[in-house]
Amino acid sequence: MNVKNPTERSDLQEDLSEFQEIRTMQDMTLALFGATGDLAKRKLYPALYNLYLDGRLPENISIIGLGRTKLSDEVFQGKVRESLHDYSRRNVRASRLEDFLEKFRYCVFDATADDSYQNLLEMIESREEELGIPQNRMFYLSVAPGLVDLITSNLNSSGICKNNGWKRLIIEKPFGSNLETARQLNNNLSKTFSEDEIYRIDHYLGKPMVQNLKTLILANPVLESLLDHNQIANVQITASETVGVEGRSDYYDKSGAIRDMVQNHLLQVLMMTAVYLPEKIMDNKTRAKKTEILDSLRPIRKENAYQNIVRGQYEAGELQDTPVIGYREEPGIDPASANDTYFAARLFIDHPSWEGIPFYIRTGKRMDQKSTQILIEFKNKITDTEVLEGISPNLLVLEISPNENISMRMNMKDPSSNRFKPAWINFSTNAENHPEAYELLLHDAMLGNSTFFAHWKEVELSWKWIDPLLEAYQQELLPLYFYPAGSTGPEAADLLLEKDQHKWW
Ligand SMILES: NC(=O)C1=CN([C@@H]2O[C@H](COP(=O)(O)OP(=O)(O)OC[C@H]3O[C@@H](n4cnc5c(N)ncnc54)[C@H](OP(=O)(O)O)[C@@H]3O)[C@@H](O)[C@H]2O)C=CC1
Ligand SMILES: O=C1O[C@H](COP(=O)(O)O)[C@@H](O)[C@H](O)[C@H]1O
Repeated sequence: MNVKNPTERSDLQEDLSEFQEIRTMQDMTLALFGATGDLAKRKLYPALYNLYLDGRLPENISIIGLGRTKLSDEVFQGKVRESLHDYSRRNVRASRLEDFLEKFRYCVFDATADDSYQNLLEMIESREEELGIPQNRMFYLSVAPGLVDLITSNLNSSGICKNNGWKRLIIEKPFGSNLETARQLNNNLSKTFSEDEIYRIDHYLGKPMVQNLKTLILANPVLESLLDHNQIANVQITASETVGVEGRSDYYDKSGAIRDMVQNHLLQVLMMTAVYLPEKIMDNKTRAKKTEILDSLRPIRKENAYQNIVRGQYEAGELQDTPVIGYREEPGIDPASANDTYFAARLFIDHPSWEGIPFYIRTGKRMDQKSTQILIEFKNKITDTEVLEGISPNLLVLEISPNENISMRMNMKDPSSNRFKPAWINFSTNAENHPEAYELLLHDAMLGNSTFFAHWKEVELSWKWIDPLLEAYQQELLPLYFYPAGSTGPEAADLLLEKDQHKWW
């Protein structure tokens, strides 16, 4: 395991082809369901605009916004313009704006009304003819999950999906609320779209550091040599947030951290980490490798969940010297809610690459800081701490957001005290003007590259792993620990690691 086989690097290089595959951008229609919604406004229009500025949109693209709200094309274009002013990472350039907005049209659309689909078909066809674009059709469902089945089955029966070009479906989270509902949803979608036509968005897979893990290792052989299974003590994946429920109480109080962050984002980051960080890279493609990792994730039975899982909820506290209310006081939240806003777990991957190495994952709202990172703690083999006073384990930290950083913690001798002290080496890039996750993902979907989208197998396996925990919740087999807003989470989460003689860093 720790002896490098010289063919491994070339395997990795060869494997990179899936990232570099030359695909040509084709002219298309993008039908955006939920065009008057929050996600479209905050993320999707700015992403399309930045792709446009970078020359990464198709030469000819017809973008049709859909929603029940009655808007003219001009008013809709005005809303898109407003969203760019409010949310684009780059300044809006007056000289390019009109050309960009001209790509947009609006179609009043009620998902429950049959004639809406006929109107949409007419608009798609008339724009295809006007712009001379082939019948390549991409459908982005930025709507409540309850509308997804209805819209996709109507796309089929109305003839919109009986086109001569390709068709693709982009679908937002949540993908089901447990294994059974996820399977039902997938069965229904598969009546209209094949697996390779479905792009399940997980925006953590669009974060540049997550996307670049593989190339990072390839570009830095030193990292590859560090990441030796025999040297790693544990891996910690953290996604902590300072925000609370932010006006999404209806959704969040039913979903909790486990469905909102763990089933999708944290397990995706865990798969990406486990796939790319060990020295032994398996010889199939990213999504197949990820499935292999998830399939090897040791199940946690509901009866034993309390030994490996900590769930928490924030109480009133202070964030950056400002008092904040507790979860149960948030508008729209049940004052007796037992929902989790924090989740931590101790996991094992029963795969030769990770045997015996614990993975600790955690996520929480109203924590002391916003930080998403992967941390690798190396084994400390030094026993003579008298001579090497003050030493502590080496750490490698890959910060995903808000900054993109790689840092290493080493031990340096302080001549004045003659003790060792930790010293950090930081390599950072200025993440300020980097493409956002939605830009990268939209671009990939337009190119037909699904590497950074969740495959059905991944979604299914993740729910399979989560389901017993949901049962443990329902049967009250897992206590709910409280933590003050602005803290690092419940104390119980520290104890989770203490039993392995580890700690959160
Ligand atoms: N907002 C966010 O930050 C995130 C959102 N998501 C997911 O994205 C999706 C959209 O979320 P978000 O934008 O916040 O939701 P919003 O509630 O803000 O928007 C919902 C959209 O759906 C449209 N809509 C509602 N009912 C109908 C109907 N019967 N027929 C046609 N259109 C309808 C609304 O338009 P109108 O009222 O005009 O009909 C609106 O454009 C959800 O699946 C959510 O889980 C995922 C991650 C983050
Ligand atoms: O999907 C979601 O992610 C955000 C956190 O995303 P980040 O990119 O800011 O780390 C989270 O706040 C939200 O509850 C969840 O639905």
